[in-house]
Amino acid sequence: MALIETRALTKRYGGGVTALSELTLAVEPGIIGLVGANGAGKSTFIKIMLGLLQPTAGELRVLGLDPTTHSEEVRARVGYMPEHDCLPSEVSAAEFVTHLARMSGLPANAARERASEALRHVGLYEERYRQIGGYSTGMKQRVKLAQALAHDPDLLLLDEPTNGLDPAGRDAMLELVHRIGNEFGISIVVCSHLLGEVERICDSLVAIDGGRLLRSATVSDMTTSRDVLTVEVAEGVDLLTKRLAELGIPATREGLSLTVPMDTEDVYDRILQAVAELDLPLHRLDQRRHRVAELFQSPAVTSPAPQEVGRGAAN
Ligand SMILES: Nc1ncnc2c1ncn2[C@@H]1O[C@H](COP(=O)(O)OP(=O)(O)OP(=O)(O)O)[C@@H](O)[C@H]1O
Repeated sequence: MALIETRALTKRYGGGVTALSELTLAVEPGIIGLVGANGAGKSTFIKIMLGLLQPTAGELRVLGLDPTTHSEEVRARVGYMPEHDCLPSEVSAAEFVTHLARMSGLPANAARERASEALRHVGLYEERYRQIGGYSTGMKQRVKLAQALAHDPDLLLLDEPTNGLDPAGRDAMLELVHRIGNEFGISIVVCSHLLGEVERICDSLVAIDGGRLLRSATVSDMTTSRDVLTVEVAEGVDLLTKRLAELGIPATREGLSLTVPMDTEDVYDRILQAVAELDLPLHRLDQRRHRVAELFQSPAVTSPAPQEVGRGAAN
């Protein structure tokens, strides 16, 4: 059974805004990145999945349930971390998370225990009796994550969990999300407008743009067998491009570099041979994974320079 399944899901707000347009997808369990620029429709999609908003048209199933008719059942099994701050400043994290756990139906003792557990998992156990108003932005984000975890959900929906955090805080939050997904064995949908940020912790990615589906696939499907070679010569790049074309090897030029898809095993050796035959000064011959952002080919989805997977320079 798919974790999330939609068919022609559409949401139009008053004023003629179409936030989601005929979205059709099926996502398997795991950690899923829901990526798209601001205004792409991510929050709308999450609220529809929770049954907080009704779609204008189309169908969806979350954990096999229809949130438009079974919203309470869905919310009993789904944890939600909203994008914006919604935390009371004058209560402690322990009180707040316990309160929400009770509201989700747990008896008082169980709610207290679950709240402590959840706060321990997000690294706030020691600080749990401090008032939330005195917390840093990173700690507040963790309280939001803890409350989403407290009722032991099967699926977490996290709306921009790295919002407002500095680079170290963003890394720490993503690591935490990854660890929770693995340790708890639960599925997580992580929304972000930064594709490069979430791709490293996700099993699959759903990219939306202007409410439309750009692409939905597993990260490994997007990257494996799509490696590329970067060839850089100090001079003679035109000569090399021409020679590679004669050999039937397609190359895309970017300044002094050429990018060549690794379609066959021997491409690497054939390029080395061509460079040697032309007696060109080779600066670099690297193999790297296609950046996922390149596969989307959309300016709407931004990518903060993901790391390259290098095979190392050949000279
Ligand atoms: N209640 C509303 N009434 C009218 N338009 C809305 C409403 N909520 C969202 N929109 C519009 O719907 C579109 C999608 O918004 P949504 O918040 O779902 O996008 P998003 O991808 O989550 O962006 P962000 O990360 O900025 O929140 C936007 O054009 C937004 O202005």
